Amino acid sequence: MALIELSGVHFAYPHHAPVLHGADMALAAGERLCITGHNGAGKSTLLRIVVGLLSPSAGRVTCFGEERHADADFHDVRRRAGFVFQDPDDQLFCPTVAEDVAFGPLNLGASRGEAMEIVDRTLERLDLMHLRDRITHKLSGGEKRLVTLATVLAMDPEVLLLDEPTNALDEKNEARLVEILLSLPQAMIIVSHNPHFRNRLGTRTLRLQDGLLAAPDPNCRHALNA
Ligand SMILES: Nc1ncnc2c1ncn2[C@@H]1O[C@H](COP(=O)(O)OP(=O)(O)OP(=O)(O)O)[C@@H](O)[C@H]1O
Repeated sequence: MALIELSGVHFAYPHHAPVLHGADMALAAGERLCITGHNGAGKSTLLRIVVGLLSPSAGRVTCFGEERHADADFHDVRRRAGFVFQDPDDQLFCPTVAEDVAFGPLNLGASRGEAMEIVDRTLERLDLMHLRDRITHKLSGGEKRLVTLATVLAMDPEVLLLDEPTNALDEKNEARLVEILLSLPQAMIIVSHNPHFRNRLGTRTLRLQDGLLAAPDPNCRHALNA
């Protein structure tokens, strides 16, 4: 059974041309599904539909075995699918890194002590303990990106949705991110323009083009490198 499945999904922003025209996608346990496609193709839109931040005009969204429609249907999806947004500033809003990483576990009912243990364990795992007490908005772009991953992993999600996770990372941190993601058991959907990253990490790639998802044409270098 697929963990996440989109079937015939259509979507248009109000007063704009349609972005998705019947997109199909299924994520199975253990998969690291990469999604590529031109700027503006609709990749971030697709991830937002998976967690119910946007609602398709037609088609089915099935998450963790249940078809989802109303906003309330997505509450548990947002807990079980950890979303790392394209822009870290959309995700980090607490004064310090420790508070940002603790926010999710506290929200899920952890005690202050339990949350702080999770903060230390998660930051240690990502080799980010040196950032623990830093002021979040003063971090560099790459540091923010790694901290957003920590905020999501602290909630121990079943699935990861990563939107351009290598943005702002230098080569060394990109390589570390690959190692970290390869070590995780979660299935993931990874939106990325970075062909090297996709090749290292992905178990499968789909290309979003003209509102549809399809396997990239192996004869088209342009399609694979977008
Ligand atoms: N809130 C919005 N209102 C209107 N149009 C929007 C909105 N958000 C996105 N769009 C448009 O919808 C299309 C798809 O955007 P989306 O961000 O999903 O693309 P993307 O494939 O993730 O792009 P990129 O690779 O540049 O991140 C684009 O043309 C974008 O301008």
